[in-house]
Amino acid sequence: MHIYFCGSIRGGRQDVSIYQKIVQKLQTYGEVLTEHVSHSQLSEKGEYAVLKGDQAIHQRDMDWLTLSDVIVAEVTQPSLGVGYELGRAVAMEKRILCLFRPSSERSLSAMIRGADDGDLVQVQDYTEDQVEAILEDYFAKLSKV
Ligand SMILES: O=c1[nH]c(=O)n([C@H]2C[C@H](O)[C@@H](COP(=O)(O)O)O2)cc1CO
Repeated sequence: MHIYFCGSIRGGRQDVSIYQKIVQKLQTYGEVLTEHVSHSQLSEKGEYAVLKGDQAIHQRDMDWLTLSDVIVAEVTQPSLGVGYELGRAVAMEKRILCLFRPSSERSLSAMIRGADDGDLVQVQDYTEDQVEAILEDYFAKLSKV
């Protein structure tokens, strides 16, 4: 299974340790195409220096999104890029799980929470200690569809 993980990069790297925990768990279910999002060495500057600029990042990520079977997004730290990826993924009718931590005291955008249709797009509130169990439950159900 190809899994596309979305998390904030230029939107701020405060939650990188949680991204790591999620990606490690996702790797037990398949190949995480965007593993780099969870790398602690990746700064708010993004991969600009590594790749041939933003156009190359966008093209590669759109190719990966097209290839992916499921998208898991940590949406607590607001990120334009994550919002864009989710909009494109919805348009592609992909299966999407968004994870949000209410303990952040942020209010999740209506354009994300309101996209939950109880089927293809699911938005789940969670606390950090619940994240592995939530993913286990999600992927167990996924294997039955
Ligand atoms: O260097 C990058 N590499 C990359 O893969 N992305 C993608 C993956 C992330 O899920 C998302 C983060 O967007 P943003 O940088 O706007 O927070 O965009 C984003 C950047 C920088 O914007």
